[in-house]
Amino acid sequence: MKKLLLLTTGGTIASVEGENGLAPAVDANELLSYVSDLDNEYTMETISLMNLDSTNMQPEDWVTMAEAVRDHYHAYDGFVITHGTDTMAYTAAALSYMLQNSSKPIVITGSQIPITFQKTDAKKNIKDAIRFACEEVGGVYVVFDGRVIQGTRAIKLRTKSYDAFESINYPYIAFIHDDTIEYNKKTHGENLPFSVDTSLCTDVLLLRLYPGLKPEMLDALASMYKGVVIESYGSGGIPFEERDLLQKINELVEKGIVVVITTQCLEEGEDMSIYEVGRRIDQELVIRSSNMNTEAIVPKLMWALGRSTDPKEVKGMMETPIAEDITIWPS
Ligand SMILES: NC(=O)C[C@H](N)C(=O)O
Repeated sequence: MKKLLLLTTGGTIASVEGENGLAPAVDANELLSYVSDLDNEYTMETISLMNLDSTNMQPEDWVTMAEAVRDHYHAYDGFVITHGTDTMAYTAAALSYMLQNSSKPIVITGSQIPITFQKTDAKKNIKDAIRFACEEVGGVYVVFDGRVIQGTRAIKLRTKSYDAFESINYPYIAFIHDDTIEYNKKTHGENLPFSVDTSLCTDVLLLRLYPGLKPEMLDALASMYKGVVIESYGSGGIPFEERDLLQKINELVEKGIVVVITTQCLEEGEDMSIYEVGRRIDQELVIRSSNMNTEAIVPKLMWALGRSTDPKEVKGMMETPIAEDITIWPS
């Protein structure tokens, strides 16, 4: 019989209607009591880690989650983490970097409607997450609306619908119908030892380009940030005429700030080799994001900067695939 650990962190799934709107209040044991009709092919213990709307979550909370899994890793066969949907994709990616080569499933789920409501997606999502946590697969996954998504590949695309998450730039791992798991993609198990590194440097800025952005605003960044992620356009380019951002980016790099270039397009990733606006960027100096999703790039950069302050080493870590975050499409 599988032995699972449920870690709860808040989110809509644990929310109740209060004077100021929905806010998390349900603890782990109460949450579990709503799905007590499950057949007991497993035993489950619980820890209420925190009770936050995931909008309020901070990188330090990712560390708390990663440490909870680390501290109980050997005592359980699988882990279920309930979480708000708003920042779930960031957490799933962050845990994928901090907890590498897990031979056990670490499954994150949540819901669009609280478990305390009559009509809710919460019960199905918890049941599916528990079902997947009983599988013989290692790694971090998001389970939502019957879909299993690699932890570095989930993106919240919808604010209200049950199918809030999609797997972007990567196939779905599996689909769950009732109690049956239909695999769609083989999970990659290389049998490497489980490794935990929770040091993060949170001095990271995410900047979305838009026509009219003032280049001088980049001057203010150097004293505050060690890493900047630029969500540029299309295949990845930086404006060099009129409001010249390229010059400012080169200045940032000269000051030792690491700069990652990605794209606002959700699918197919950057390819800076196509256009002049891309080729003018010195690709030896900036970090290429390939087809990583922004929700993965930000925590990966915090994790990489937590391990090294040498821009070359950080570039090497960022451009190395981890937990399926970079792939040649279709794979
Ligand atoms: N559906 C949800 O869980 C949204 C909620 N605001 C949260 O992220 O905590």
